[in-house]
Amino acid sequence: MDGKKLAGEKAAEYVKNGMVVGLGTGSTVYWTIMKLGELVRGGLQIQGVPTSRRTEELATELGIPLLDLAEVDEIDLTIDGADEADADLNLIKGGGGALLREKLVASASRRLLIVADESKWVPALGKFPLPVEVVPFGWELTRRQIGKLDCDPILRMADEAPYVTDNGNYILDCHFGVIQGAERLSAALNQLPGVVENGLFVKMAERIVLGFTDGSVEERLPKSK
Ligand SMILES: O=C[C@H](O)[C@H](O)[C@H](O)COP(=O)(O)O
Repeated sequence: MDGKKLAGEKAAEYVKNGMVVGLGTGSTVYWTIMKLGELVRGGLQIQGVPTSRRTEELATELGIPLLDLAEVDEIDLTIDGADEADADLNLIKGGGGALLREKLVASASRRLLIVADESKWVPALGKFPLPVEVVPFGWELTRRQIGKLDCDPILRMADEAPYVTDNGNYILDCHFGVIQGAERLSAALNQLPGVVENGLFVKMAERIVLGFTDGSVEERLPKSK
């Protein structure tokens, strides 16, 4: 069975009438958004805050009323995917290039719920290269600076040109190997001029809904909380 669909649809149960809901990006939360579209057509009243143009388009097609992040003080609940999650629910995100808006929306949320299939659950973060969003101006220099933190950043490409995020920036995919101190690494990256944001989400997620190919769904909380 499709673990992404199972987890994505299950998570929609957390959305209640009247909520402002952060809508994540990717192929797992896609199923949450589809479900929410169905519930909205059935009378559920929510307002969504999208984390990407892609999600904005999907939610608009489905008739989910949307708010701009600038219009809200606090989001009740955000549901989003992840590229990797460890037992503390620290995450790598940004495989789909949406990490900056996702982190802004998650930071404005009282609760962050992650949806994923079993393949995203890892003993340690770092097999998936960490996406780092950088400004195009002088990106080669930023790449060299990030390289000094012990990785070889690769410029993400799309159709033989640099991939450009919704915010007009580039993404460097950084292979650090096993990431021990996620908080430290995140701070070190973000203090480099030219780095806009990185895909490490540390101590942000409240819970993960994991879907398994055998058809089961499990919910897990951070181990160290
Ligand atoms: O930029 C993309 C996001 O961080 C996604 O939530 C993440 O890449 C997971 O996506 P998917 O559910 O498609 O594996």
